[in-house]
Amino acid sequence: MQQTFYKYQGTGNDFVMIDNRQQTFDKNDTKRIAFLCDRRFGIGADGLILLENHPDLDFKMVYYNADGNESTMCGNGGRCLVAFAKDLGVIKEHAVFEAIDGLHHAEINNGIVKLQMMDVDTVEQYENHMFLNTGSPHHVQFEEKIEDFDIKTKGAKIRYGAPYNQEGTNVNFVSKVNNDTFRVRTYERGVEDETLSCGTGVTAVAIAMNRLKETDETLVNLNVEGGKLQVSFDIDNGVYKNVWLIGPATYVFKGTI
Ligand SMILES: N[C@@H](CCC[C@H](N)C(=O)O)C(=O)O
Repeated sequence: MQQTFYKYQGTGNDFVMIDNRQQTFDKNDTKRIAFLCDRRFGIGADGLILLENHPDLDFKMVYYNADGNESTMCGNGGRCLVAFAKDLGVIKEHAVFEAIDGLHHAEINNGIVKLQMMDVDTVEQYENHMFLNTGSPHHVQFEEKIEDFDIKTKGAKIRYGAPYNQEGTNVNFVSKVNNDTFRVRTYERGVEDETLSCGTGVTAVAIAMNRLKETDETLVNLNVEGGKLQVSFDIDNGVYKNVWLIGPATYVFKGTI
């Protein structure tokens, strides 16, 4: 069967989008999802996202990694899905939708999407890294310099190693630019490589850097390989609330396959 698809990207984290409001997409066909995301044999993307109807909210998000498996929350994917929903006429400037980690509010203006992320009440601090869940699991490691880093090799070692093992984690390497700006490079689980940006990843980095007192700002700039993102939050008794991921989300092309 011919499949209509749309391609979107958010700071270079790219996604195949499918309008599944009629429930025609076979969600169990892991191999086909991986094929659609394949950069040589398919369309090419870091993940595939279904936009589905929701009984009470604007829509529902279903996210798959490039390996074809359904996974946890994707921040950049969520922002791109908001842009897709607007282009389809499902929403105007505001959206409330359900994803695997719960309900998300979002706003879109001039191609910039603000997506509310889940509250974060636990930030695990270790000798040379931090671990937190911002909808997806993130290992955050501070480094002096990351420009010459072999992210794929170093990231895979951490992702598959103890204590993460088979379930794995995403791995973010961070260096400081100034008091409110950090450079981030991310190895993504399920893509099993460096991606140009990771939304839940930069959210984790902004919170971790605040907790480490590397920044005292509550609006943090994150420079990623594919562009610039911002994360803002409030801190209430050690809990990070009202967390927003902010940045561009762009339509690339559409087709059938
Ligand atoms: N690119 C995403 C994260 C997607 C999920 C991740 N690969 C996982 O399986 O944990 C983002 O923008 O947050």
